[in-house]
Amino acid sequence: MTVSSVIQNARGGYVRIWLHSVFITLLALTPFIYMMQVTERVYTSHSWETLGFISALIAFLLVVWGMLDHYRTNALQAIGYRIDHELREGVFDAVHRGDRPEAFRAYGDIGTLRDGLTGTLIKSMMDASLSPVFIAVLFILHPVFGLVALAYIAVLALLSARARSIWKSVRAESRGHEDQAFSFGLSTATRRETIRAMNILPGVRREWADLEDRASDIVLRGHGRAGILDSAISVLQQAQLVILVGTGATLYLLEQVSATAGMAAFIVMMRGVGPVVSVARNWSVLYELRAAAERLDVVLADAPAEPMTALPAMQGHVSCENVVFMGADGKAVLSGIRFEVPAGSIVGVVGPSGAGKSTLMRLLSGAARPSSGTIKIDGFPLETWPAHQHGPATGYLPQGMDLLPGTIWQNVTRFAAYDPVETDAVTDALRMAGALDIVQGRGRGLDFRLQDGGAPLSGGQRQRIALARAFFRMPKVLVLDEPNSALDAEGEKNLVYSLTELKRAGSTVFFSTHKANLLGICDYILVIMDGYMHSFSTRDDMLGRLTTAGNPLLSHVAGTPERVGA
Ligand SMILES: Nc1ncnc2c1ncn2[C@@H]1O[C@H](COP(=O)(O)OP(=O)(O)OP(=O)(O)O)[C@@H](O)[C@H]1O
Repeated sequence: MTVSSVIQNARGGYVRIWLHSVFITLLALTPFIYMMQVTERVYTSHSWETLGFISALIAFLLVVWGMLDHYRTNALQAIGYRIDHELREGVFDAVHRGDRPEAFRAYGDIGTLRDGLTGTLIKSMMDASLSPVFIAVLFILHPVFGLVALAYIAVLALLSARARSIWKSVRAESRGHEDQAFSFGLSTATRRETIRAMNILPGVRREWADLEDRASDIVLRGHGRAGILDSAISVLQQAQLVILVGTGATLYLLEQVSATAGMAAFIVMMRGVGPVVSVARNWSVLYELRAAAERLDVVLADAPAEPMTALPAMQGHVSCENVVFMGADGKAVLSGIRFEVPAGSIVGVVGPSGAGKSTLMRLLSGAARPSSGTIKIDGFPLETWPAHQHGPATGYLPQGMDLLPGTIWQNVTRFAAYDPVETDAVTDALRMAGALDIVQGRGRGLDFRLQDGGAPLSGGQRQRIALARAFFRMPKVLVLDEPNSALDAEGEKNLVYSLTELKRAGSTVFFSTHKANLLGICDYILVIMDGYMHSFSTRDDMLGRLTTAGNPLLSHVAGTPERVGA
């Protein structure tokens, strides 16, 4: 989907509106025609009947004009909302799949597009499309009228095009700073409590204001240059009447046209040139519109096509083949990841801070994609699993837990549509995560609403709800990034019990940890050091090495592992 394809879909509606615009533009001549008719017929005949007849006719035409204009406004609004509707969900998905700074503005950009494609500019453009007809009439009345109108439009177009090109380069220069300021403002707003507590508002505000200033300085400079041209367009607009009347009077004095033809030319010229002036004056709207459409296209293009065809039911056999992940700076964050585990394995990932454990967890969960190499589940590359199959068959606990604004029910069921049949699965997941008491202690039970990140729950409670979300419906592959980082001793015991229950049910579990007490339940342990796979082996072999005095790995794992199971 692209913005232009969505606009293309609305083409039929625009054509219908344009047809109405033809009549609106013609009917907009009625006041002038009334003026001419009254001057010509009523003033000369002194007839009340003529005045009454002309007035009634014009009143009727004005009502028709009003109805057509009302239809046009409503039809444009309807198109706007249709474009909005068609883009909304695609953009929402693309924002969540991609990783572009443009995504921060995507929702606002849909609004800009909707308003721009249905507002004054579009109406003026439709009206302006009839300008050639009016100019042809002017040529018929007298070629000089036509030439004056053409010259007027040409100067206007030149000024407007120049202003637009200045504006385009200015916005291209300012866009990066605008995006930075926007995302900084968004990010600080979500961390306002910490900012208040640490009393760092002045410093944070200064940084935000600096970013804003950098963008607005560039825009202001642009306004300075483009503003002169804008003023010139205003002067030209003001001079419109003078030019029209002056041309008519000159030709009349030269006995080239009659007074009536002069008046008619004046009216036709007003209708022919007026909408063009309006388009020229609204060029900045056009620019904003195009910029928004370009940003949205970048976001939409970023969303890779999703596989749809279902694979055989997931078993949980996982392999990594030479997996490498390059950072944004082009340096390898993780490399040489190579292992294979059968379904129903528990794999512990250890290593010092910053070694790359979370990165591996992100790759295994599908949150990030390897720069090279392949991760496979049951022999199928991760990216070939359709989302509708991969989602329910896997569970992921990110390091930040990332609970979403919504009820506990919604968070645990991963925002599935409400179905009372799920109640058992929800309570099972909560029980396994040791989170049932959190729900039982809240007035609204499963309908208790969490705020962004999981507030007002405590850190440990958030981790348990996030674990319940990962455990929901006993996934085949579970990826848990430091699942015991916020758990108390009781919570850790419960976690050990639940992971062995999952293993018994055939789930493959990966977890990263800094604590040794979870390592006892592992089948395999993977050690990451400094972004590469230091070692991968069975639990007993690895624990033997870990507990060897003087092993540098020991200093990164707290506590003593207790072997569980065979
Ligand atoms: N997209 C990225 N671009 C650049 N560097 C990155 C990227 N992702 C992670 N890194 C860097 O890679 C290193 C490993 O990060 P990671 O979060 O995987 O470590 P970790 O082992 O989980 O650490 P901890 O135990 O402290 O959570 C860090 O130095 C991090 O800054």
